[in-house]
Amino acid sequence: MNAVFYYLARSPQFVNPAHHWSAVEHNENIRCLTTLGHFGFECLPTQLVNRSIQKGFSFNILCVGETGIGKSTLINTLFNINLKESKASHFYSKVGLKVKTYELQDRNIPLKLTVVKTVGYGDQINKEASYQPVVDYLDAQFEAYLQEELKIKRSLVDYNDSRIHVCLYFIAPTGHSLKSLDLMTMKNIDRRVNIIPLIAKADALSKSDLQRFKSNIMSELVSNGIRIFQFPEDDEDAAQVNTSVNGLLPFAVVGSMEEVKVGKRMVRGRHYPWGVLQVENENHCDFVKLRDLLLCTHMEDLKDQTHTQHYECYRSSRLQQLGFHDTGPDSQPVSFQEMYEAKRQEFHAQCQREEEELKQTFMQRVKEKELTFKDAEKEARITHLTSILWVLFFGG
Ligand SMILES: Nc1nc2c(ncn2[C@@H]2O[C@H](COP(=O)(O)OP(=O)(O)OP(=O)(O)O)[C@@H](O)[C@H]2O)c(=O)[nH]1
Repeated sequence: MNAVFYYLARSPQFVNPAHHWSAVEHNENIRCLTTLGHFGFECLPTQLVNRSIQKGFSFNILCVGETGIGKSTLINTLFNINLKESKASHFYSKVGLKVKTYELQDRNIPLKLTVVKTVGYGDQINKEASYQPVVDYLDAQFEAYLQEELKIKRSLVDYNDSRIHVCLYFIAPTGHSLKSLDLMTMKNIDRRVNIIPLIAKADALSKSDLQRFKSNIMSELVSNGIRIFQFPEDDEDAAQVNTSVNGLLPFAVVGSMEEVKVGKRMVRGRHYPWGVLQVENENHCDFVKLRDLLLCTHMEDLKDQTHTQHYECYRSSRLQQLGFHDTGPDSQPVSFQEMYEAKRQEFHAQCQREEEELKQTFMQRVKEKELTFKDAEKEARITHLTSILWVLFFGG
């Protein structure tokens, strides 16, 4: 293999890069050379692939949507599994979250899938009480990761990372607009998780209604300043694909585990008196697009964004809450050691202040008690004297 090498040359003359690895760090000019030798760099990605296969993959999905909107059916259809689920009731007194983890395998590639599903969502009168458990759950997973990170002995390599990588938000196929609960929930979670909005049970809408509904939803999201996950468009090839994908949002999905006969083939679909809706037919719904993006092309982007954007945001605000800062009042960087020392002194001073206050209060109360005792003593003496005088003058 003739590899093209970029390296920093110590002198202007030609230097064989194979013998000068250590020179790379110290020199200033960048040279581009065609090498004759084989360095085996092309195997580096293989190392990553092997390690990933050994370690396995994990993916955490949050499904938010009204009771019976099709959350379980869609997850089953996405992963081609039949996870037996009992139907949730419409009469829960509050919103809960059901967490289940499954160990899946596809051609020797293990995937640990965690599915978190809302229960009782959309059945509550109080809207804040509907979305707050979702917000709290997302924060709790970030907090658990932060606590692990802050430990002296961390075990992040085999840490069971439960941070949510994607939220599939199920919108009811009303054909009108988003409900106020949809807006409130998405507004409160969009800085905590990657949201992919879905029009659930999209087979309930005609093609033209669906298009109108999609554009209504997108304009409502924009006008309410709600950020949904944007598929990256940073390299040219991906940009072309992803621009069209971003244009498809919110995805219109249909779920079904039923096998239906179409011609001579068995396909996954929903059988109606007037025909068959094929789940995996891109002319019928966006299910295949969603599955490809989630499982084939963008799983790593979703995980990456969770760590670098959402978790980072949580971490920085939490550390600021705890009183940590990167810069001092003079905008100069502050070292951790200095900050720790300052915090320690501040804490010490506060302890002293509180001790002093306690002492003062104690002294004050002792004085008050002494005065009370003195008054009581004086009164007792007067009473005693009065009774003696009474006996002396009036004789008992
Ligand atoms: N027409 C239509 N029906 C669907 C679709 N997906 C699911 N259903 C049906 O809707 C009903 C509820 O589906 P589930 O997947 O259990 O819904 P869920 O949101 O998980 O329900 P809970 O967990 O009980 O809240 C079932 O009868 C499904 O067959 C769909 O895309 N289109």
